[in-house]
Formats: sequence, C-alpha cells, structure tokens
Amino acid sequence: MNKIEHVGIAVKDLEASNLLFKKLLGVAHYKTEEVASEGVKTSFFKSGPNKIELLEATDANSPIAKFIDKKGEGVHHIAFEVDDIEAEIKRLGEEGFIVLNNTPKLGADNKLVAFLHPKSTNGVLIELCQEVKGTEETK
Ligand SMILES: CC[C@H](C(=O)O)C(=O)SCCNC(=O)CCNC(=O)[C@H](O)C(C)(C)COP(=O)(O)OP(=O)(O)OC[C@H]1O[C@@H](n2cnc3c(N)ncnc32)[C@H](O)[C@@H]1OP(=O)(O)O
Ligand SMILES: [Co+2]
Repeated sequence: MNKIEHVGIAVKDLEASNLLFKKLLGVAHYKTEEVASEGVKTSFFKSGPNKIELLEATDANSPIAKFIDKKGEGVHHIAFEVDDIEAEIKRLGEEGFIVLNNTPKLGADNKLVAFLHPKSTNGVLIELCQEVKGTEETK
C-alpha cells in the first residue's frame, strides 16, 4: 500500500456537490466519468497531492444508492494506491481480509480496482487502485 489514492464520498446530486467542493477546495473538478459497471458517475478533485472522488448513483441497485438509502451522504470508501493489485489481493486474502472481487476490475480514472468488505476492515470500505499501465493522466 503506497498511499491514499483517493477518498470516495457518496453524494445525491453530483452537479450540486461539484459546486460545493469547488467552493471548499478552491479548485474545480478535473474530470467526470461514468462507471456503468458500478452504477455510478464520478467527479474527481485534486487538493494538493490528494484526490477526492464524488460518486452519484446512476441506478437504484448501485452500491452508492444502497449506501445513501441506509446512511445518507458521506465518506463511502478510502482507496489506496498499490503497485501490484493481484499480489495485494492475494496477500490481503491470506491475511484474512474479505476481498470482494478477486479479479481486478476497471475503475475510474485509469485504474484497476478491488474492494475489501468493511466488516473485515473495522467498518471502512477499502479500495485498492493500480494505475492501468501506460497511462499517466492522473500522476
Ligand atoms: C470503481 C469506480 C470508482 C473508483 O474509484 O474507481 C469507485 O470507487 S466505485 C464505488 C462503488 N462500488 C463499490 O462500493 C463496490 C464495493 N462495494 C460493495 O460490494 C458493497 O457496497 C458492499 C459489499 C460493501 C455492501 O453491499 P451490501 O449489498 O452488502 O449492502 P448492505 O447495505 O447490506 O451492507 C452490508 C453491511 O456493510 C455496511 N456497508 C455497506 N457499505 C459500506 C461502506 N461504504 N462503508 C462502511 N460500511 C458499509 C452496511 O452498513 C452493512 O452493515 P450492517 O452492520 O450489516 O448494517
Ligand atoms: Co473509488
């Protein structure tokens, strides 16, 4: 685990939250991206070396929709940058963490991603992110 790659925040209205976080951070989002496989549309902000990911559900079965129904808007996950996501999945599984997808999937912002169930991580949904080789967009 190299560093926190981004903090994911579940929001009901991405456009409204883009304006709110632009006021908060003093900088506009640098991209928006829909990830249909996750039923989300996202926007990304850079704040110094850190990144914030805002997520709005695009369908009722989205993890974000379920999260907001249950807990309201708020911090949804913490993502860590890893160099080798397959090795980390293997290591964390062997350490007893519940890996939600043993095969990395394509996430937003040019990343391969995997998730650890919050019940195995003191209640915090953890995302692993590995840069898709050959893309430098978000260094
Ligand atoms: C990939 C694009 C983008 C990127 O960065 O690239 C993203 O970050 S996409 C983010 C959205 N996708 C995901 O979150 C995928 C992983 N999440 C899941 O598979 C589910 O959300 C899961 C398994 C964590 C929970 O799904 P489930 O259907 O089991 O929902 P429940 O409401 O029944 O939850 C069970 C239990 O877990 C607690 N929970 C749920 N979500 C979270 C959370 N984000 N943080 C902490 N805890 C969470 C929920 O409260 C339930 O606890 P309980 O004590 O049983 O009430
Ligand atoms: Co994320």
